Amino acid sequence: MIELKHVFKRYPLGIEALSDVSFRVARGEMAFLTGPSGAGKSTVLKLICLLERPTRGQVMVNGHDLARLKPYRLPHFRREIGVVFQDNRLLNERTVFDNVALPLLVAGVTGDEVRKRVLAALDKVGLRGRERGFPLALSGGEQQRVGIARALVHRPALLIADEPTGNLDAALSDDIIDLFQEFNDHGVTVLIATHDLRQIGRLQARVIRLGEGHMVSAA
Ligand SMILES: Nc1ncnc2c1ncn2[C@@H]1O[C@H](COP(=O)(O)OP(=O)(O)OP(=O)(O)O)[C@@H](O)[C@H]1O
Repeated sequence: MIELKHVFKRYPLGIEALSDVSFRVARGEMAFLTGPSGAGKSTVLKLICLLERPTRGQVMVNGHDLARLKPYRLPHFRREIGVVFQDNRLLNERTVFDNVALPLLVAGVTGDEVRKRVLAALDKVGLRGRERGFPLALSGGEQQRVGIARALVHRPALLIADEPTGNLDAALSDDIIDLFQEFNDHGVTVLIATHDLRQIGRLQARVIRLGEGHMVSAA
């Protein structure tokens, strides 16, 4: 669950990126966050995964009021969220297996459990059998799917994605968004920031619109 209440964000030396933004994404829901370039979409996602903090207002994620989250709870909180980036941020000198295993190793998971979970995650994104390959030997869509497997390998309740189809053609974009839909069908809460009106039109998911840092609608 995500809830923003009257959130303002002003970057140091910057403009007001968010101004009185409020919306809610219920547990188990899938929603798109959209708006023109500079509207504040990435800023909202950064607030949700605590890469930034609001200047004012309240951000609640998975039942935590982020302003009150104790520093020692932070690693645990981050493990409850899977994050997918537009540029997927894979380590090109590591195998697909190692890339997907990384969050588990950071979380202290070891041995057979790592192997089991990595292969299960690759299976879910249709890349079982590719674990020994390297990211640069994969297509853009496949690389993005490795990024999604890495985001899901620790079984987060919430998946957030920033322009996950930004670099992909229409068919690959459909595959990626369908994959998010599938995870949502299995109970994962999903929030996708995107410009891609085609994807927004294809699915029944709710649309939260921002314009220059303001709420336009959250119907
Ligand atoms: N670290 C930062 N420091 C200063 N200003 C920032 C920073 N990050 C974002 N901004 C500004 O905040 C505003 C919102 O940016 P943000 O990246 O959230 O928009 P966006 O809707 O995700 O845009 P895009 O679709 O182009 O990625 C912009 O005016 C941007 O220049």
